[in-house]
Amino acid sequence: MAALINPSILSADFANLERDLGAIANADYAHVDVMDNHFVPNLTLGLPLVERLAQVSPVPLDVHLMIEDPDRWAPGFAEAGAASVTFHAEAAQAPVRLARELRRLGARAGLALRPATPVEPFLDLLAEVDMLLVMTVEPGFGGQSFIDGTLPKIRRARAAIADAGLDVWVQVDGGVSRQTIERIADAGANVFVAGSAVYGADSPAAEIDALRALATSAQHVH
Ligand SMILES: O=C(CO)[C@@H](O)[C@H](O)COP(=O)(O)O
Ligand SMILES: [Fe+2]
Repeated sequence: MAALINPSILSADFANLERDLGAIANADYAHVDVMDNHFVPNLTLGLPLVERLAQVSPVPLDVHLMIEDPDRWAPGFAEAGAASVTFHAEAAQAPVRLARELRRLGARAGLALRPATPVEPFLDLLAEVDMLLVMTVEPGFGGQSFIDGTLPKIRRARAAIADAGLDVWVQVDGGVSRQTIERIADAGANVFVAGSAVYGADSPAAEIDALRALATSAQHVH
């Protein structure tokens, strides 16, 4: 499974988003963090902006919804042109119905877990989604340190996906950097979100290549 690098534009310059999307044209997706100040204590951007970013981005959008009532809002992001729409398991009322609706609209469907949410209650849902997002910081802000205690969950999720014979991507989001990405890849993740590591680098494009190379070689350890 190829290692995908999805820079988070939460660490980009919000006054220059088109320029900063252009700076990551060698990424696999651009990760877009949508926060509503209810599910998390921060407020970022919404549907009209995502719709416009989808039109100008050189790479597809990977939308991470940190919002209450995703059942109501998530399909709109698929309609706005997001290639992937991820909602939180803790917030969804009817996750199977929602995942099916996102796929019907042509998006990849993702299910996200906060660091303290175990994966086991959601294993039966994995057949309904394209990606599991394991948060490795408390959602809400960029630039936090990676929580090492989430690594066993990544490992258990990857094993369960393999046992079930599913083709589900495992995405990790929060504190991904050159210092942490090999451990995360070794645990079984194949999609890596990195905000501050990419946009804080002198060359975001070179940082993407470096992260991808580290993740790919760590995956090949197996
Ligand atoms: O969803 C979130 C934060 O809630 C992330 O996508 C962050 O934007 C990642 O930032 P870094 O930890 O890579 O700086
Ligand atoms: Fe995110």
